[in-house]
Amino acid sequence: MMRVGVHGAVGRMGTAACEAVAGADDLELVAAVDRAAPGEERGGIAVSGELKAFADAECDVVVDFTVADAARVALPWLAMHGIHAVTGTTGWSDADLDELRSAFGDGPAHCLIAPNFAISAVLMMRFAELAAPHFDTAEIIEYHHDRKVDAPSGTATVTADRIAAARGDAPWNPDPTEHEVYPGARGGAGPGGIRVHGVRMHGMVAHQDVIFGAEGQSLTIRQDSYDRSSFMPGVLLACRRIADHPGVVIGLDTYLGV
Ligand SMILES: NC(=O)C1=CN([C@@H]2O[C@H](COP(=O)(O)OP(=O)(O)OC[C@H]3O[C@@H](n4cnc5c(N)ncnc54)[C@H](OP(=O)(O)O)[C@@H]3O)[C@@H](O)[C@H]2O)C=CC1
Ligand SMILES: O=C(O)C1=N[C@H](C(=O)O)C[C@H](O)C1
Repeated sequence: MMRVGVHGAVGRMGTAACEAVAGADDLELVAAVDRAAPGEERGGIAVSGELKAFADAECDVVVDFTVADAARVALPWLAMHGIHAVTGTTGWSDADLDELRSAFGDGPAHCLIAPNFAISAVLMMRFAELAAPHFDTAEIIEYHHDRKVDAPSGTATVTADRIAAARGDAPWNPDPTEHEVYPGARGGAGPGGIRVHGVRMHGMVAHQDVIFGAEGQSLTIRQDSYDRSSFMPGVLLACRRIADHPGVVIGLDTYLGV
């Protein structure tokens, strides 16, 4: 039995993660932490306001769904206490990732940073990477619920990074835009100038189109998470396998072998 804690336990993802862990036969939810509403209960566990609850409960692994500012403090703390970290929090900078690599190093605690735990999203990113060398135009449109605080999404930034890396030095079709009537109309320019557009819409959960173009043709890869349950199999798999993956791993792909 892995002893699991959840950080951000009162949030949308944290609540779903507590229930998923509590419902798994081979995992035990032993601690729930959130700065919001200590005194609440999730998955049968009283929510604490302090990271110390993870050490007191002798967690093997902590699942983190908070915000980058909180995770920047929590993850090195987990590394220092020899507790594995599985984080789905988004909004990391390259400098943050370097800090995490040095915090976890080759120590006993391992870290997984997964921008998206849905298998459909993991495959969407992989398919985009495969398509990238064959087209000279690529744009990403991500669609999320109206409570999301970071933009573009972590999934979109990782997708753009992977498309740019897969395309290497091959030139992109030039963008002819000289003037935007509404600033930002062409979206944000990501790596290699790949345009990323963010939609925030009441009623949505998490969705993405990756659109590729070449002379006379286009390819759209579409991924939809209609419900937060889409992320839970990936979260549970990460808890079960993290002990086999030392250091800091980015993306669930490695764990899934895709
Ligand atoms: N990788 C994946 O598959 C997915 C990743 N995400 C990411 O997960 C993160 C959380 O998303 P979501 O659940 O929708 O967000 P929520 O705002 O619903 O939940 C975040 C929770 O973390 C709490 N929190 C914030 N700061 C701290 C802190 N310093 N210490 C302890 N708790 C804190 C918040 O409290 P308060 O309300 O007081 O701020 C809140 O309860 C986001 O970064 C999102 O992008 C989301 C879905 C899937
Ligand atoms: O905030 C969300 O909801 C989501 N965040 C992640 C991201 O930024 O990519 C994953 C998923 O898109 C849902």
